[in-house]
Amino acid sequence: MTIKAWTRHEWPPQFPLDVLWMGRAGMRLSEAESASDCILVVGVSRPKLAAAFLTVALISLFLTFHILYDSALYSLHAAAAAAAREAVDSSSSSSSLDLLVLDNGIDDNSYESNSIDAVAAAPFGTPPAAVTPSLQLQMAAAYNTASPPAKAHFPKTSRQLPQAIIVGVRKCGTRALLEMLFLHPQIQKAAGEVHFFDRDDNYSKGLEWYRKKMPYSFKGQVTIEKSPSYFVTPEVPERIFAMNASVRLLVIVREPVTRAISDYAQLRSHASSTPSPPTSSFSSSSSSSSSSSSSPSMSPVSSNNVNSFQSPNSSTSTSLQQQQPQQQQQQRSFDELAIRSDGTINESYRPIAISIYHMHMYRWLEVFERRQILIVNGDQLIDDPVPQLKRIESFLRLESHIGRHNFYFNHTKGFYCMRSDSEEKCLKESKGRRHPRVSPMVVSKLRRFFSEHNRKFYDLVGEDLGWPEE
Ligand SMILES: Nc1ncnc2c1ncn2[C@@H]1O[C@H](COP(=O)(O)OS(=O)(=O)O)[C@@H](OP(=O)(O)O)[C@H]1O
Repeated sequence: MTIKAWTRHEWPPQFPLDVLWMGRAGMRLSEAESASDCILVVGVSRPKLAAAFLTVALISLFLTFHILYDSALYSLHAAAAAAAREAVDSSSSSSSLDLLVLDNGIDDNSYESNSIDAVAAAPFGTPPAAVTPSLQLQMAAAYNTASPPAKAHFPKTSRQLPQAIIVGVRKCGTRALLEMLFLHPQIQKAAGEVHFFDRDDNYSKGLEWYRKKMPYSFKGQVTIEKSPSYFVTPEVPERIFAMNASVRLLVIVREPVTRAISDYAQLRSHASSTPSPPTSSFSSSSSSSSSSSSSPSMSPVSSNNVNSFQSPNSSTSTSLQQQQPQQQQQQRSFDELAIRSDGTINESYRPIAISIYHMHMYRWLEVFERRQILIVNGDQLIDDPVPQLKRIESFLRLESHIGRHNFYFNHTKGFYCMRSDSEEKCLKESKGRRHPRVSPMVVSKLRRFFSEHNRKFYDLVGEDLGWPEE
């Protein structure tokens, strides 16, 4: 077989490429082999073009390594996140006490960054185009777990002070609201209740301590935390204002009688899972405190002054001498605790006092402009979450993202559960507890009592929530 070798001059089209077609034999000195195997040698005759080819090749190589590096980093985070979530899930199903600690306690598992970023609230806006929603969701999953790997975080992220805070109200769906908002790729959430502004010992640690409790976020993402006791703690509005005068606040409320019963159900559940303290501990003001982060509202409110609420760790919290033994109090029915023996409403019973919303709300409006506060309807969040979430997206100036596809009704739980790209999730069993039976007479009496207070609340916030008056 003849081997045809083209030279540059013979090659018909006048490209700047030299193509030499020759048999293997042509490359060997002394072998008489079949020349059916051919090698194609391509050369570039023009130096500029050669340089261009080389540059393109080098850039492609660089990009390939960069992508490989990023995906390896992501895999590490995702694996850690999955492991941590599993750990949280299994611990939450193991004991109801653990659930309460996780739910109400401070997230002490936050990992620290080597870099100290400038303490500045990032403006709301669109995340960088390179950050796809799915990457953000995956990243969010990695950051918001109980035990992320120490010092691990995505490049170009930093911890930011919250630009929005769910300040309460307790038992109105604060956890559901935070988790639902977290479906939005532009939202990052603090893992636990941070209790920075309501607890003097935390507040004294300073804003840098608080910032380190926040998750890592991309520029343009909104960081949110929720601590329901902020709503009823007098010092909190001014403290939040001092941190960021343009912060946005979410106040979720629920029909006040239902909220009070829910609060009672939680207190009773905590009391039954907390070992009885020795009787003597209540006879001394210097005895060990009965308050704990896992049951923050066990301390009854000081009499006749609902504005004197303090969180349990606060240095000015209600004195132990005023407290009734917890178990003893929680063994009584809601009816007995809410209505005094003379038939009047026990306004100083904490579950009732917290539900008198206007008595706390006015303090917020003394500090913040009304447009900085959104009142979220907690009853509607239970019945049909999407419209409430749409209102919040627009309040936070976020692109519309959360929709019906993110929810499904779980008939066993009796509540909506969440669905994202990566998982389906219902809230824990401590959310959506069975309420104790309360006599219809007591419910009507309480509704009549609250009707006047509710109207004051509607006037303050300029919205009528339509709660029943009978
Ligand atoms: N989707 C969904 N799933 C489960 N539970 C839901 C949901 N949406 C709102 N809720 C209601 O949230 C109530 C608990 O409120 P909080 O999370 O604010 O409680 S806490 O103050 O943090 O303890 C909780 O109150 P209870 O029903 O009394 O347990 C729920 O009614």
